Amino acid sequence: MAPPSGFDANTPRDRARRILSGALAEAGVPSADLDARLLLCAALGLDHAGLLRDPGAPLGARGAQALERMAARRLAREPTSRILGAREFWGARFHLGPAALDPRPDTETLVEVVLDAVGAETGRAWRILDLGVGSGALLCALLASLPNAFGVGVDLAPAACAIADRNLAAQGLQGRGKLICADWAAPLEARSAARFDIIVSNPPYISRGDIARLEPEVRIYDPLLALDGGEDGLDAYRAVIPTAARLLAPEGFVALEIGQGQGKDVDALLRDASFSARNFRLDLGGVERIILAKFA
Ligand SMILES: C[S@@+](CC[C@H](N)C(=O)[O-])C[C@H]1O[C@@H](n2cnc3c(N)ncnc32)[C@H](O)[C@@H]1O
Repeated sequence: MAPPSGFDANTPRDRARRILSGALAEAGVPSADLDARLLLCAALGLDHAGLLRDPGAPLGARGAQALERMAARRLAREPTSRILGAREFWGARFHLGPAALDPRPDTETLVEVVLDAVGAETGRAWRILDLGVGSGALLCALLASLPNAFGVGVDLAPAACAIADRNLAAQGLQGRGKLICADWAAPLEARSAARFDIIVSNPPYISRGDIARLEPEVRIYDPLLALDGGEDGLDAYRAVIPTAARLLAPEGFVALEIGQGQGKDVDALLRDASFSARNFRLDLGGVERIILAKFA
């Protein structure tokens, strides 16, 4: 798609924001106004306060060029987080790349559920396993919240592991996190001593037939490996749940993110794997999003 016309080096910042917001809204981009502001800030190297301070200042030649490039990408429905190369999750900044899912605010509910289950015991040396670590959002958020924990993150995509590694390092967590590039936990299962107190997973859970109907931001820019849950969306749960049952310490717990309407099926898979205690947590939109399971 062609970049929006109507701004150049002399265009005042506020007018450029309105032009861009209008063009994004017309192209069907959700949150057009917010995105226009974020892209303008990035193009000019300003924060929001800086933008507000001098709305009448001209973009300048470099600012106008940078904004034009970013606008063209957003009009092609590339998510703003990917254009900026980073996303905020659980109060920290995560580097993104094509191989890693853009972490979603709903997934923060999983962190909340785990911390509620941990209660006052935040200082314990928890052993954490994150199956399908992606950008490392969950693993980093849990390690940052549990200062004596040690975590292992697994992903089938080597490039996702590299991004998670970079995020662990950027957040000073590398000494407490290890990444394994593997098909779920196969290498850990080979080691009989490996046991975890907390196992988390936000696996791919979109039914294959629904992928073509997803918003372009997701369908085009999130990796297929992070989305595709097979014919009924449940393939990854069928692999992850028995693995988690084998690797969980007796008093431990599992927290899984689920897709809308998958609660009953995932609950049945957990029950079949001997998880006798199972509880749901709703997300910000009131949808059953997380299931916490224990052996008793
Ligand atoms: C929905 S993403 C979740 C990423 C991250 N945990 C988050 O919440 O943002 C699912 C992740 O599972 C990984 N994955 C898919 N199949 C896998 C497999 N067989 N073994 C290990 N990881 C897999 C994908 O590469 C992707 O990073």
